[in-house]
Amino acid sequence: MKQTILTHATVITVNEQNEVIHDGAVAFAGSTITYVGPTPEDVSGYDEVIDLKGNYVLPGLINTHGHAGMSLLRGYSDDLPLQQWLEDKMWPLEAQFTGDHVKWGTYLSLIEMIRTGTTTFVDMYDHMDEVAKAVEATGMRARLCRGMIGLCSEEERAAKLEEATDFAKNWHNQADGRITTMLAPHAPYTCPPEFIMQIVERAEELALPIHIHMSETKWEVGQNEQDYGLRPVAHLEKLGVFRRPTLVAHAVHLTDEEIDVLANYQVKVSHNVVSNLKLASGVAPVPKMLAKGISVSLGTDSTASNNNLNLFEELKLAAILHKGVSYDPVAVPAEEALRMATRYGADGVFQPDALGSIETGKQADLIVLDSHQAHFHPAHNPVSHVVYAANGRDVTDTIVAGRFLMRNRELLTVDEERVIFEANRVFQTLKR
Ligand SMILES: CSC[C@H]1O[C@@H](n2cnc3c(O)ncnc32)[C@H](O)[C@@H]1O
Ligand SMILES: [Zn+2]
Repeated sequence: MKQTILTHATVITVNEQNEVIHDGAVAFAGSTITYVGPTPEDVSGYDEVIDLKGNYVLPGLINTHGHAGMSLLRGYSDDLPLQQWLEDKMWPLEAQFTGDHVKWGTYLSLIEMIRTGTTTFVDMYDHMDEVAKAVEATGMRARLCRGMIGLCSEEERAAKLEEATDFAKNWHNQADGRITTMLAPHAPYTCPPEFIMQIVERAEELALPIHIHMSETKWEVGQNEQDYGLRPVAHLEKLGVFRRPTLVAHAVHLTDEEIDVLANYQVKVSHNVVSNLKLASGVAPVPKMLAKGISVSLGTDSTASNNNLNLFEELKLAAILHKGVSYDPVAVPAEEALRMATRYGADGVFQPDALGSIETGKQADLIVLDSHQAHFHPAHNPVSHVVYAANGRDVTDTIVAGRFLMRNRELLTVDEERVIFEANRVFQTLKR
C-alpha cells in the first residue's frame, strides 16, 4: 500500500482541541490517515514525500445539501421566490431532463467542488445512477438519494419509491465505500403524509437515514398549518421521520420549541445560507440551534439558486451573517464556522468517525491552500484567514481517500474542456 507524507505544512486539524500544527505533517497509507504531528526528521520510510512549504492543510469540506445536476440551470432563472422559481422555472425544465442532462450538469458541479475544496457532498436528485457513476469516476465522496416529489398519482409515487429503493440498495457503500445513500422525500409540501410514512418505513427496512427539505419558507409553514393543522416540524415528528437519523435542509422558520424537538431527536441541519438569501427565504436561527447542540453543517443547494458551489463563500457568510442580524460578534465564531464546514458536515452525512477532521484512523480527505498569497499575511492566525480571507481559489490540491483529484490546481480525474462542451450541448436540447 502506497505511503504518502505531506511535510512542512500548517495543519489545521479541526480536531476536538482545534489544534493547528506549525511545521506539521500528515501521512496516509492508502485511504487512511496514519500520522498527524510535527514533520519527522526521517521520512525515508515513505514512498512519496510532498514538501508543502508552509501551505495550509485542512480536512476536505463537506457540502451537506445540493442538487448537482441542476448546474445545467445555473443562471437560467434568478430573482424569484422559491415557489415561483420551482413551479414556473425549474420543474418545467427538469421535466425534460434525461440521464444525459443530469450527467453533464453533475460533472460541472464536480469540477467546481473539487476546485474549491469540497471532498464530500450530499445530493438529492433524479437520474441518480448518472450522479453515482460520475462520483465513482471522479473519485469524489458523496451521500446520494433519489429525491421523491409526491405530487402525482399513487402508482407514480410507488414507482418512485421503488426506484429510490433500488438506487439506495445498489449504490450503498459502493466506489470503495465513497458512496453511501439515503431516502429523500422532497418536502412536506410536495409529499402527502401517507407517502412520507411509506418512505420512513422503507428507510427503517434499509437501515438508511432520511434527507428532506424542511421549513424553508414562511409560505411552507403556513401551507402546512392549513393542510395538516401542524407546522412542518410537528408534522414530520408525527409521521415518524425523526425516529430515523435525519438530515434536514434549510430549517429557516423555526420556533424555540421546534429547535428543542430537533435537538432531542439529534436531527442534523444543513444551513444553506446563500440559497436562502437569494430566494429571499429568510435567515435560519443558526446560533440558537448550535447553542442547543444541533449539528448545523453547510450546504450550497444548487447552482440554480446559489449560483456557485464554493463552500468557502458559505463558510464566511455563515460566520458573518449571524453576527450582523443578532448584533453579536460571537454569534458564530470562526472556529465554530470551520467546524460547520467540516466536523458537523461529517455528522450531517452520518460518518463522524471517518470524516471531518485530520486525525489518525480517519479518511485521508484533505485539501491544501496556498498560504503564500498576500491575503493570507501576516500569517499569525490561520483559522481566521481560512474563514474570513480565503476565497476557494486558494485551493491547490484536493485529496479524497488518499487519492489526488487535483494536484497543483490541475484536475486529474475529469476532462474539464469536454464537460463544458457537453454541458452546453445538452442544455441546447431543452425547450425554454
Ligand atoms: C426531486 S429532486 C430535488 C428537487 O428539489 C428542487 N429544489 C432545488 N432547490 C430547492 C429548494 O431550495 N427547495 C426545494 N426544492 C428545491 C429541484 O428543483 C428538484 O426538483
Ligand atoms: Zn434543495
